[in-house]
Amino acid sequence: MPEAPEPPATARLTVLSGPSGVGKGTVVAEVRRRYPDVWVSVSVTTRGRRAGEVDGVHYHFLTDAEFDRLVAEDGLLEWAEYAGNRYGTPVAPVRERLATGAPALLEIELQGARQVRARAPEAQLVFLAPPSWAELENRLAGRGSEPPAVQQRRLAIAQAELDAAGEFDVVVVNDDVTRAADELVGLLTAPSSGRSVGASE
Ligand SMILES: Nc1nc2c(ncn2[C@@H]2O[C@H](COP(=O)(O)OP(=O)(O)O)[C@@H](O)[C@H]2O)c(=O)[nH]1
Ligand SMILES: Nc1ncnc2c1ncn2[C@@H]1O[C@H](COP(=O)(O)OP(=O)(O)O)[C@@H](O)[C@H]1O
Repeated sequence: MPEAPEPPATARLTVLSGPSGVGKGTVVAEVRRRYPDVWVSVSVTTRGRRAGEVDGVHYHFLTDAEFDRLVAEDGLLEWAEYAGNRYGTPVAPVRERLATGAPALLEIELQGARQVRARAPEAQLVFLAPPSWAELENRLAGRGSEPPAVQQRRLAIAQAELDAAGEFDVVVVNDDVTRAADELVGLLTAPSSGRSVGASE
């Protein structure tokens, strides 16, 4: 008699959040550089493209109408408005990735992390924290990608985000990029609780 097929291996969904300027993009880029097999979701956004950003690689850059359509189609695992722009995670690629038994990483802000927690309670929530508030201010200003008024807006949000660190499963301090990237990779591949994301939907 043929054996019953093995159920698909369930993989872990990990969310990385943290205040603007803490180094999320830098740490994720380091993870991808050293571990090309790590799969990172490409978000959709209505924000304008920064110099050096590539459509479809860093984000899928959408118009407001295109974003509205994705929301109406229930095409996003989560979405949020942040500093005047909308950002969201296309759900289909995440489901496809996890169905293969391989881990998936989302780099999203706090409201989105909370939505993932509500919709996929088995997801692992990781908070990337700065070594200090002064260092966060330095990094945001040092990046130079936003005018001072936008930096101030992001710092005000950052204060509230730091207050929410206790909601996360793990806090990783981004003191050193290589060390933080190693810690994140270890978390991605740690055994999951065994339930599949969005299985009930
Ligand atoms: N909820 C949600 N947040 C996202 C998504 N993609 C990016 N973000 C977050 O949106 C915020 C602003 O991103 P961005 O404008 O690229 O600025 P930066 O991360 O500070 O360089 C950051 O906290 C990102 O983590 C997404 O798909 N959903
Ligand atoms: N561990 C670190 N030590 C020093 N500077 C860092 C570190 N991680 C990131 N940075 C710098 O901080 C700035 C913000 O990093 P970025 O990855 O853009 O943050 P985020 O994606 O969280 O907004 C960048 O100029 C980056 O080079």
